[in-house]
Amino acid sequence: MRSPKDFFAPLAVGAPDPVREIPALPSRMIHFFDPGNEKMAAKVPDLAKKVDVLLGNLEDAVRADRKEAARAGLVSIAKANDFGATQLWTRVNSLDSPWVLDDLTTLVTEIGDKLDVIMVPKVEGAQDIHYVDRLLAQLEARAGLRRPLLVHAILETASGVANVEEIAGASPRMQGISLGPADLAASRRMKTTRVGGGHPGYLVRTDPVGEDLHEGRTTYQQDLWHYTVARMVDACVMHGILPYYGPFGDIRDVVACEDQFRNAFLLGCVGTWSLHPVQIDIAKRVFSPDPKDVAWARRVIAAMGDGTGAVMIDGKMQDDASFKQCRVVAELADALAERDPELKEAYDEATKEVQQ
Ligand SMILES: CC(C)(COP(=O)(O)OP(=O)(O)OC[C@H]1O[C@@H](n2cnc3c(N)ncnc32)[C@H](O)[C@@H]1OP(=O)(O)O)[C@@H](O)C(=O)NCCC(=O)NCCSC(=O)C[C@H](O)C(=O)O
Ligand SMILES: [Mg+2]
Repeated sequence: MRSPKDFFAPLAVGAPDPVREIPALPSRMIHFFDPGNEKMAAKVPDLAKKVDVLLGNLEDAVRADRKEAARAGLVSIAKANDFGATQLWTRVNSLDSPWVLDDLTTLVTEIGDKLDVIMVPKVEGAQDIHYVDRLLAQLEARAGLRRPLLVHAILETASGVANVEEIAGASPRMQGISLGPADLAASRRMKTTRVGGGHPGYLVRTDPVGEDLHEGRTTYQQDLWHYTVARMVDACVMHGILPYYGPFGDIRDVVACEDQFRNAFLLGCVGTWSLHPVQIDIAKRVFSPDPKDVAWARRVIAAMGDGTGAVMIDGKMQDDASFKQCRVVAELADALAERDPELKEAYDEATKEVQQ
C-alpha cells in the first residue's frame, strides 16, 4: 500500500503532479458515441454544443473487427475539433482484453492533451486502478503532458461492488464511478436480460385480504439497482469523487428512462450516460435541479442566516441539516447556471416568484 505521504507524488519521473481535488464540472450526461461509426462521428461537433461530456467508446458495442477503426476515429475527431467547455472522455477496452494496451498508449500519446477522463470498465478492485495509474503516469511523461488524466471506474462486477470503497480511494486520479447494470447483472448471475431499468417480476405484494390469495392484492415493482447505487454513492462521497448512474438500454421507453435517471439523481448521482440523442434532454432535465426546488433552497438559505438554529417556513421546520441539503441544491444550480443561460433565467425567475 502507498504511504499517504506519497499519494500526491507522480508515479513516473516527468509525469504531472496528481490533482488534490476532483473538479465538480457539469457532467449531467456522458454521451456515448462510436468514433468509428461515420454517421455518429459526423454528429460530434453539433453534439458537443448540447452535452456536458462526450465519450468516445472503444469497448462493448464496438465490434471486435472495428476496435482499431474506433481508436483511430477518436484520435482524428479529437485532433480536428475544439470542444470548448465540453469534456472529452473515452472508455477503453477492459484490462484483460487484447486491445487495452494499444488504446492507452495511442490515446495518451496522440491526444492526451485533449482528453479529460479515461473510463475503465469491469474494475474488480484497487489493483486494477493501481495498474492504470502507473501506466498513465509513464505515458503522460512520455507525451510531455502537463495535466494528469483522470480515471473513472465502471462498477459492473460482483467483486467490484464488494470492493467499491477501495476502488474509489485507490488513486488521486479517481474522478468517479458509474453503475454498469448489464455486466453487473451477468456477473451476479441475475436472471434478467436487460440493460438497466427495472423488471416487472421484482416486486412486493400487499397482504391477503381474505381466503383468496389473488384477490385485491396490489403489487409494487421494486428498484433492482437501489442497493448498488446507494453503496456506490457512499463510497464516492467518502473519497471526494463523483457517482453516476449508467446506461438505460430501452431507448424507446423515454418514460421509464426518466424515472431511472431521477431515482439516481435523488439518491446523489451527479449524472448518467446517454446512449442515443433522445436521452440527452432527459438527462439534462433530470440532473438539473427543478427551478421550484432551487427557489425553495435559496429561500431556506436566506432565512437561516449562518445556518444554525431552527426556523419555520410555510409550516415546515428548517434547521442546520435541511440548510445543508438546500446548499447542495443551490450550489449545483449555481454551477449549472454559469454554463447555461436558459437555466440561469429559469432559476432566477422562480426565485423572484417566491420572494413576491
Ligand atoms: C442504440 C443504437 C444502436 C441505435 O442506433 P440507430 O438504430 O442508428 O438509431 P436511430 O436510427 O434512432 O438513430 C438516429 C440517428 O442518430 C444517430 N445516433 C444514434 N445513436 C447515436 C449516438 N449515441 N451518438 C450520435 N449519434 C447517434 C444515428 O446514427 C442516426 O443518424 P442518421 O441516420 O444520420 O439520422 C445507437 O444509438 C448506439 O449505438 N448507441 C450507443 C450504444 C453504446 O455506446 N453502448 C455501449 C454503452 S452501454 C454498455 O456498455 C453497458 C454497460 O457497460 C453495462 O455493463 O451496463
Ligand atoms: Mg459493461
